[in-house]
Amino acid sequence: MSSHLVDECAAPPKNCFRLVVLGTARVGKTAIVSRFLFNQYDDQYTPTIEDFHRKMYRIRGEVYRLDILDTSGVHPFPAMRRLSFLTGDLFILVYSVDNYESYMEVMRLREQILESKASCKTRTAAPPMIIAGNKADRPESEREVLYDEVAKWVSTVKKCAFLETSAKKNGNINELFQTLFELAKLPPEMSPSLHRRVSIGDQAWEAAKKGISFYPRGKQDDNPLGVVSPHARRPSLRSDLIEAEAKAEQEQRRAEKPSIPKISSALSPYRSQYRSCTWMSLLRQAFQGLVRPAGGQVCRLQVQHRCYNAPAAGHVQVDMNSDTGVATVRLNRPPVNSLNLDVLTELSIALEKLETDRSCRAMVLASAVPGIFSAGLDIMEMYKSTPERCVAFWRALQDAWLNLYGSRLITMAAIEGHSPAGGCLLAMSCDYRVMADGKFQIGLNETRLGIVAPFWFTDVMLCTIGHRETEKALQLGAMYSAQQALSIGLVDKVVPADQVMSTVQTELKSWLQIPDAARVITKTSMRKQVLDRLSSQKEKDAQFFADFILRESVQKSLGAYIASLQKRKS
Ligand SMILES: CCCCCCCCCCC/C=C/C(=O)SCCNC(=O)CCNC(=O)[C@H](O)C(C)(C)COP(=O)(O)OP(=O)(O)OC[C@H]1O[C@@H](n2cnc3c(N)ncnc32)[C@H](O)[C@@H]1OP(=O)(O)O
Repeated sequence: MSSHLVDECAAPPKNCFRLVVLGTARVGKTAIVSRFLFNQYDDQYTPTIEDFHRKMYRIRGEVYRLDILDTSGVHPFPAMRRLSFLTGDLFILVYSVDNYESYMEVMRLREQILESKASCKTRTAAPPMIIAGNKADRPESEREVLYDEVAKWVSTVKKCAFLETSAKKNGNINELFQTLFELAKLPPEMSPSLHRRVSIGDQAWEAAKKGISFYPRGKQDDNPLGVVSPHARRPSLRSDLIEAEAKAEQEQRRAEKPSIPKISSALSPYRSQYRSCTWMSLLRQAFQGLVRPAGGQVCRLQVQHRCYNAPAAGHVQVDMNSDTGVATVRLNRPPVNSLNLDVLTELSIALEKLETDRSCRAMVLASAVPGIFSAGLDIMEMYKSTPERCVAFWRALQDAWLNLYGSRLITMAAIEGHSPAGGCLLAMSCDYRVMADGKFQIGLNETRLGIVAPFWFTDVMLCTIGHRETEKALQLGAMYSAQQALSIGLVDKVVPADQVMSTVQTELKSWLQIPDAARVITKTSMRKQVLDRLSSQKEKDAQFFADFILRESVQKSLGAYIASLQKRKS
């Protein structure tokens, strides 16, 4: 390695770290990051959705990479948030000294991070964290959080430090990072005052990446230096997971130095259980601690590098048309687009990304699998599962649904095939539904499986077809043809299969003519009550699902239903 090369790719995994900055809105998270990276302060407040920065260092001949995720204070995107907990190596939790609620949020955040890390069974240790009591420059009369109270709390928690800061006055910002880096055993030179900041233009950066020195010819400089990457882009979910898994592996190796079972043979038993799962998704589940390979050992990463080179899982394909502002999201999990943990997580994140994409105004939900919209929830996720996996699965479903039903976008379902149960829920959660005429069926058929549609499925159906029809439909587990669905208002239009997409596009034209703000306010006011009902009891609902679905009698019904599906086929 050239000693002068500070290249994003040159940092070995052991030298790559992700710092996640969390806290409620308006506590100064972005201001702290901006001070650290650019020594700048901007008095204007612009809410952050999620900003990503990258700083590269050359310290004592080694290259280090620090990624900084500056998160949103309001968190309408739970999947993105959970991912930030999982992928963070070190954390800054920010509250404002003039806002007690923001301090309480910091305490909650710490718990949530620990919970997330614990649920990923390969990583159990508490990550290094620092609590920043920002806006310490505020007059004492405005103070709501006492220094001593926080100091007392922090003294009782592991791997955690505390400082009051002022991003505005540049008070304790250097110390904040220095303390955190010490806690995380990172090189102290990463602190702002202990390295030379290199301002680098795009051309120089490109030169550096090609290995050309950006120092004047012949001049040696072995002092630590740091450079903010001008091209930092948030890595994809896939890269996030790969990196987090690599780290988990590293940590575990350091912790116990076990023998490394071959992942291919260790995971083989799950190939049949999770039909059409890709290696990537199995790895992801293993990483989440939800799939235990043979012998109960946690999967190792040794062969994961090979798996990562395999084609992307791609259970959710997004095609964004930037001319029209319309995105098409296609479910792609043959043979029947059943919704497992993996698909739901990918769907949630795809929806969150579109939600934050200002150029996107509408979304068409469709299928990449001919003859199927979605067969609903993957029954194998509910059959002979574990309480932990059930809860994780249900949370993923809740998040995907909250994102879809609560979306600011115009959402249209192009139903070009069967759409039972969870598939029907997805379709009903859109603003408009066009269904293919013919043999395909749609409906909430849960009772036929010996299970019960949860209250939020029922709420959505009530809003769509009214009380009387819902009561009949749910008790009977009724599946409707497209024409029947049209007659009760379950779908809005029925057309020949080859005209579904073009009909959606035509219908979209009139929706796109309505000013977004007025439409979004109207949509929100119509849907808020239903959304709030689930949002206020997500954990209770997830626990209730796990308890219900794992009952012996329910498992028996599911077993019989699976057998009937297989029999019907043969
Ligand atoms: C007091 C209140 C308490 C509330 C607590 C909560 C309770 C729990 C609530 C849970 C809510 C559940 C929602 C759901 O979505 S459950 C899923 C319901 N889905 C179905 O019933 C669909 C079943 N499938 C079909 O009817 C057909 O497959 C379909 C019409 C969709 C397509 O038919 P086709 O002939 O094209 O395909 P096959 O039937 O041959 O299927 C191909 C293979 O796929 C398997 N399959 C099908 N559906 C599913 C599924 N949903 N999950 C997993 N696997 C599925 C099928 O068995 C075939 O497999 P093999 O090839 O191995 O035979």
